[in-house]
Amino acid sequence: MKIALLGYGKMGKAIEEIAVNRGHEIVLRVSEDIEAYNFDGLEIDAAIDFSIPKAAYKNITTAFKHKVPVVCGTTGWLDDYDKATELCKKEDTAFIYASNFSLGVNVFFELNKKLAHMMKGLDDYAVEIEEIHHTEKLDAPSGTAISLAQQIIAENPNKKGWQLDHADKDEVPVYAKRITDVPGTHTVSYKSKIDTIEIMHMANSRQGFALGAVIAAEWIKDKKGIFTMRDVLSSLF
Ligand SMILES: NC(=O)C1=CN([C@@H]2O[C@H](COP(=O)(O)OP(=O)(O)OC[C@H]3O[C@@H](n4cnc5c(N)ncnc54)[C@H](OP(=O)(O)O)[C@@H]3O)[C@@H](O)[C@H]2O)C=CC1
Ligand SMILES: O=C(O)C1=N[C@H](C(=O)O)C[C@H](O)C1
Repeated sequence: MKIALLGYGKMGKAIEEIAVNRGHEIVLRVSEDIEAYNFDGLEIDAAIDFSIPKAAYKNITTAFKHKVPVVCGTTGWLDDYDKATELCKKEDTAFIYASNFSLGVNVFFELNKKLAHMMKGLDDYAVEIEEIHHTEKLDAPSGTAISLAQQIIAENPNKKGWQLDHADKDEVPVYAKRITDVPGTHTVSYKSKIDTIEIMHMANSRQGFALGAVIAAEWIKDKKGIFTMRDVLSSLF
């Protein structure tokens, strides 16, 4: 497969290593305004965007205009998600956004939904989410923590939203910590006076995110439409 990397930082480089090991070719590396790059004659099978929040929308939609399917892992740009999916449909190409591409976190998402369903009537337990990431991270809370909060809200009619670092009774509090070199740790806790129930996912490196993104690119290559990681991993869940 011929892959374009939109964003060539920590994740772009981790993806390149895995993609090349799986026999793919990187034909474009974008690390500044995408208008500076020429797509002519590249025959890109899929673009993978791990850039920065303020560049993601332009990167993704530029790829769509060249009829290139996009896998996007960049977080912190989702106010423009609906506009991006509309353009994807208009250009008749394909798109997957996931706040987290690792297989482990996608299993963790399924556990979180099940646990939220079991806990929704147990009012003595207060739910909270904690995420820990490296100090270079631009957004807070993490996209993964937002996905976890949205899953809990969807299961529990008493929760109307989430808030960063504090919350009213009808909201899920999300605490964001920044510690040097942490690739990404997410914990969902239910605390009562009697006990605490916790589920946690800790990434030991960026390899899981990168492998999931390459697998998503291989999966989306010849498809059209808007997809999620659940579609890619449908044989598992
Ligand atoms: N969904 C998932 O599974 C995961 C998502 N992420 C997300 O991916 C994103 C990238 O993470 P990470 O690689 O760690 O971050 P980095 O900061 O290491 O990489 C981002 C890169 O994008 C470059 N950049 C700046 N402007 C543009 C532009 N206009 N177009 C393309 N690239 C540009 C930056 O260059 P410069 O430094 O020169 O500004 C930098 O090299 C973040 O949003 C992060 O939250 C991360 C891991 C997993
Ligand atoms: O910025 C990161 O590094 C990560 N970002 C993603 C997020 O915001 O959830 C996924 C992962 O935790 C690493």
